[in-house]
Formats: sequence, C-alpha cells, structure tokens
Amino acid sequence: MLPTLNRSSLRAISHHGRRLLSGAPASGGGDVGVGQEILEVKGPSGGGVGGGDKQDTVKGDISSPTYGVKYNPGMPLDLKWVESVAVNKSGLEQRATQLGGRRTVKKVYQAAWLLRAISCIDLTTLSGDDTEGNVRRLCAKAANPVRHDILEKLGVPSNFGLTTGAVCVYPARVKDAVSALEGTGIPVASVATGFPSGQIKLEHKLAEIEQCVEDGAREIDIVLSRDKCLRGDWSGVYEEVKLFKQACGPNVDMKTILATGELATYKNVSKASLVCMMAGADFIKTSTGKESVNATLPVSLTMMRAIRDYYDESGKEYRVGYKPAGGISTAKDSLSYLALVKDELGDTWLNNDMFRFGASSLLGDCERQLHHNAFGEYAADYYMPSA
Ligand SMILES: O=C[C@H](O)COP(=O)(O)O
Repeated sequence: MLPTLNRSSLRAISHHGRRLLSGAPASGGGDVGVGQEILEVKGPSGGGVGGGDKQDTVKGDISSPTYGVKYNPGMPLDLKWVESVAVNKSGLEQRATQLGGRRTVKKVYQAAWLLRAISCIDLTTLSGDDTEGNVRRLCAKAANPVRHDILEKLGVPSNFGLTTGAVCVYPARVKDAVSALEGTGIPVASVATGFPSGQIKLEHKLAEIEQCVEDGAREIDIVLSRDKCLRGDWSGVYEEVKLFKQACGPNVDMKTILATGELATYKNVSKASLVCMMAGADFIKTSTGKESVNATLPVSLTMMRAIRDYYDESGKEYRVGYKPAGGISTAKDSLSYLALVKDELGDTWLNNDMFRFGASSLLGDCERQLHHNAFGEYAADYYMPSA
C-alpha cells in the first residue's frame, strides 16, 4: 500500500505565515502543526544537553499552537550579559552526536516533515557563474519544488501551493529573481555587505543593502565583521549591525550571518548571536556556505539556545528566526535540524516565518525521498529535473 497524506498531515505546511488550505485562519490563531501527526521520538526523556542514557520512545503531537511571528525591535547592548555567556562544549557535542540515531520519522509522517522542510528552504544560488537564465530556472523550481505526479500520488491537493520559503541570490541577480518570481508571493533574499568575507568598507556595505532593497529584495542576509568578533569588539559589532538594520528599513527582514566556522569558539558564536539579536536581527544564520566549516548541529544548538535566552529575557516577546546554511544537502539532515528546532525552540519556530534552511542542493534530495515515499522506489537522476 502506498502512503497517502491525509488532510491533517497537509495542513501543517505554512507559507509565509499564511495557511494554505482553504478555510484556514490567517496567522495568530488555530493549530497549524502537522495536525494530528505523531513524531516518534526515541531518546532520553527531556532531551537536554548531554541527556541521560535511558532510551525510551515518546509519541508526541507535533502540532503548533500558533504560527511563528517574528518580532524583534532589538534592545540596548547588554555587555554584562554578553560577557557572562558560558557554553558546555562537550555537552553540546554529545547531544548533537546522539541526535541522528535517536529520532525516526517514517512513512507519511516523514513525507509531511519533508514537505515542511521544503517550505522552509531559501533556495540558493551564489556562484560566480550565475546568470539570468539559471536564476530564472531556480525561481521556477522554487515555485514548483516537487513534481506534480509525486504530490498527486501522495494525495496532496493540486491547490496546495507548496513553494520554497525564498530564493537567495547575489545582489547583482536580485532584479532577475524579482521579475521571475512576480505573482508567486515568494520573497527574494539577497546576500549583502561584501558577502562572503565582509571585507569591504562600511559605506559600501550600507550602499549595497540599500541597492538590494531598491531592486526588490525583501530579505537581506548580511555578514558579520569577523575581525570585530575575534577581537571581542562587541560594541563595534552591535553598532554596525544596527546600521545594517536601519539600511534594510522597516519592511525588509535582516538575517545576520555569523560565519560560525570563522568565530573560533562556541562562546563567540553565542555572544555574536546575542549581540546580533540586541541589534535587531530578524534571523540569525550560521554560515555563508563559503567557510571551510559551515552549519553543524552543535553550532545550531548554541544559536538556538541564544534565541531562547533572548526570548526569555524579553519576557517571551521578542522572537528571532533561525537559519542554518551551508552544506545541508540531504533529506536526513533536514529532519535532524527540524527535530532540533522542535526540541529547543518548540513548534512555534517550525515554519518558514521562523526557520529557514540556506541550501542550494537540499531540495533535490527531499524530492527524491518524496518520490520514494510516493512510488516505493528512487527515481533515476534524469527523472528529477532540478533548478
Ligand atoms: O546560504 C546559503 C549557502 O550559501 C548555501 O550553501 P550550500 O551550497 O552548501 O547549500
């Protein structure tokens, strides 16, 4: 028997904070998770850092009580808080190692989670040889990320409207992407501020952001000045990120790329996360995809816990999104990250308002897995048109 996604599986997928199935309320109310889906969780009860040794199986409802809604006005720089940050390195790494083996999501539940993962992808091309043509192809794929026969076989309604969360390009390609995505509702994200190194002057960084916004980007992914972070100049980082946020303006989301692989320690990652959020970041993002080490699970744990601390410190008012990026290319990886988000931040973060994958090749593997879910076999590569 081939699996068919039922209506409750499908109503899980949010798109830019809107419910996709008819009759669904707009953001702010109602249940929105993978309906009555059950996530089979195998692992230490509680799932905290380090966990326990006891292996158990917990059946949990993964429905979300509300859509995540980003809201972060920022706050004054609190250097005392930043300097007091402590990180349990071995605990983080141990928990990250255990994660993959502890969780399984199978059959229709896996399909539902993969559809969720796809809706959270910032489908990315950041290559020296990007052209208008390949950006247009990427945008077409973002608007129709999974072959229609696969969705049909899975029982996904034809008006379901699955898309990726955004398309992410270089500043020079923003206009191409904006024109290719016209009418789809999919936002264009642009990297900026001298991506990936950030080694250009401040005035050029600000001018680059302003140009991207003028060209129609609705999300800007800025890079941190790693030299400031490495020198512990957190006031400098704060002031610069505040200027970036100002340049983005009130209607454009700012994601701050920490380039964690170049920050040397988890403690620096945690401090940089806090400082970016204090300066008004809408998302914090791990990597450019160009560092030698990009997104990892321990780094993700560190950053998600900083998001949680910031949320708690604000009296549970300021929500910041999370974007792991770089090197995330398998469906299995995407499920590990989603499970981590669920554990560390909760269901409110499990949608594309609050969570994104920065990835150029993840979509292809998710589609392959969905093909397997639908037809019971993997398709040959030439049957899976990619961007
Ligand atoms: O922000 C997105 C990354 O540059 C994508 O990295 P990737 O090509 O390793 O998926």
